[in-house]
Amino acid sequence: MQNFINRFFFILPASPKQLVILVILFVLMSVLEAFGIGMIGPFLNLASNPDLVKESEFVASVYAGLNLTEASQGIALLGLFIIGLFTVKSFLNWQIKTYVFGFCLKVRGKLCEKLIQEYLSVPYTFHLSKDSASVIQCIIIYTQSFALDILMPILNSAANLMIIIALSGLLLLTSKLVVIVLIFLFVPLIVILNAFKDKIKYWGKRVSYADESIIRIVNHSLGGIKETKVIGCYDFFEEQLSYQSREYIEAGTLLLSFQIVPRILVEAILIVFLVGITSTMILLGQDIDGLIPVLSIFALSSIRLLPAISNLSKDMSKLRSMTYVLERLSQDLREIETLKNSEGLNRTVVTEVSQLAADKFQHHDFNNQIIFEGVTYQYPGCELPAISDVSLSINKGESIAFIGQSGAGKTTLVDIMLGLLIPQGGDIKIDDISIYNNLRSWQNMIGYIPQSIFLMADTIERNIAFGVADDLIDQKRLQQALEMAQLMDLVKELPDGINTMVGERGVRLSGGQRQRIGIARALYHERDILVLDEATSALDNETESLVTESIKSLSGIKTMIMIAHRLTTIQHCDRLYVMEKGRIVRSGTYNEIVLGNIQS
Ligand SMILES: Nc1ncnc2c1ncn2[C@@H]1O[C@H](COP(=O)(O)OP(=O)(O)OP(=O)(O)O)[C@@H](O)[C@H]1O
Repeated sequence: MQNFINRFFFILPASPKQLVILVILFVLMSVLEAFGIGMIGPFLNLASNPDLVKESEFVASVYAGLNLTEASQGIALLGLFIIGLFTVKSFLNWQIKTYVFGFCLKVRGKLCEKLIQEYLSVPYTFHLSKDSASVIQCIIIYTQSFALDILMPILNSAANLMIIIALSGLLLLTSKLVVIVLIFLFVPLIVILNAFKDKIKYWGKRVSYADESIIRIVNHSLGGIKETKVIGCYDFFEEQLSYQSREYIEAGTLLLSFQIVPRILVEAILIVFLVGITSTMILLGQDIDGLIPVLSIFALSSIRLLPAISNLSKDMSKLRSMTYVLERLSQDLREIETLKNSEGLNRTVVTEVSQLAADKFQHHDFNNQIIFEGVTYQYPGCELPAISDVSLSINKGESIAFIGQSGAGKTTLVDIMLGLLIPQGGDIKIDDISIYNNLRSWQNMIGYIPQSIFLMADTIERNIAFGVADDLIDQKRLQQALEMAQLMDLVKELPDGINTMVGERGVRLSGGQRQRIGIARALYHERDILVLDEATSALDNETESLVTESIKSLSGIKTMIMIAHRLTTIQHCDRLYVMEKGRIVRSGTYNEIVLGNIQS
């Protein structure tokens, strides 16, 4: 319980004060509710026996004060008062419910924003150990569950609890018998809810896990649609999906069916009590006249009390079934917090996404050199470092390349350079200032062209200007980037030109065209340093030499750091570094390293 509350407030992207305001509103509602119901008893009593007016001093003084002559006038006035009270209560109820819906949906929106911000700003290593299905599930499904299946039931429970307390108070005033009734109502409920406590959590976990697995299976089958079709492994995915869907149905049905048990039970107990007590009194020959007002108030209150109790218990079991959702959300948020703190322990790494906009155009000047000083990096959970004690320097305007066999550590070194992986040892300095003083600013100087380009299902223009709003896209720069990346011919051929949609992950383009869009993207952003990770590997020979020519023409203007398997593409580089098992084992010019017949 304590865990549940702690996690809830840890995740809640709103001030607890807002919850207090809601609770106060609920108290107001419940008081009005109890007062309204409480008024019905005297009203019915007066209506059936108008002579009572004369018997009560208080009522007589009210009659005198309001100048009422007939008993019926007062009764009608009381009726009007009750109608007014219920109208105000119903309107208030509607307004409060509307506010609660708005509040819950706002919390969902804020939580989505908070999560995407955290997932984007968390150190890259977090994503190396997470699969996208679970991240998508957290952002889309669990935020909705948090708002609608946790926050809403908590607020509804608070409201129902207030109503139960207020109406129980009213019943207690009417008769002590009610205490026995309440015990009758609550004890079996509490016993049942407690007995099934762990089961409910387990079913909830199974439902959430099945949900997550369904997203993962859809991701895998459609994400690799070409392979799925060619290999013909539909059955494999269909079977996996049908297993998870059976899990979902089984656990979900148990969960939903259990949630209505309390309601059924409360109804049964109530009927047994009302009919039972009346029948017993009659059988025992007791005078039940005195009991009728009590029973009628009780029956009336029950109209409201019954749904309040059953909804409260339904919400309680719903909350239990959502324990897993709270665990998952808080687990990710805490992991992100720990990762950020642990990477921040060694150096002040400024990577916050919120700073992105502020820093966007605030490039630090790069005038002289990038220096690597004994850089060492070990992947989490690995025994040996992937990069060991790498030291080198790159002058502004130079082009350098890393070569080496597969697994030598080239991509890891590039990821360190990009600021995605933070080394445990050593430092990288630009003009004698550590890049970790302001990583964002360093990243703003880099254009990156990876081995496989990520394309959005959007237009060529938006894919090149990636991350820039339409009205801020610089058309001149866009044209230059298209020309340098050898994309002009393609764009001219397309009926919609740069507004052509490229399809999901660029499926409507060839591999080479996708790669050139990636190159155009890096060029559009006019960064001082270009990092190319096998950037021309997907191009045919002719296009590769054209693109390489374009890249070469940037020699001396941009500082270029390349990884290449095809050595022809790095002929123009000033220096080559040969990597082996995470270390730089040799360096020199193309002539020295390649033509000197030293194997890469
Ligand atoms: N996320 C990871 N977690 C653990 N180890 C990793 C991870 N990524 C890479 N490695 C390991 O680090 C080492 C260097 O890998 P890296 O990808 O940098 O090599 P590479 O030279 O770029 O290879 P290739 O030319 O095949 O791309 C390899 O032994 C690899 O298994």
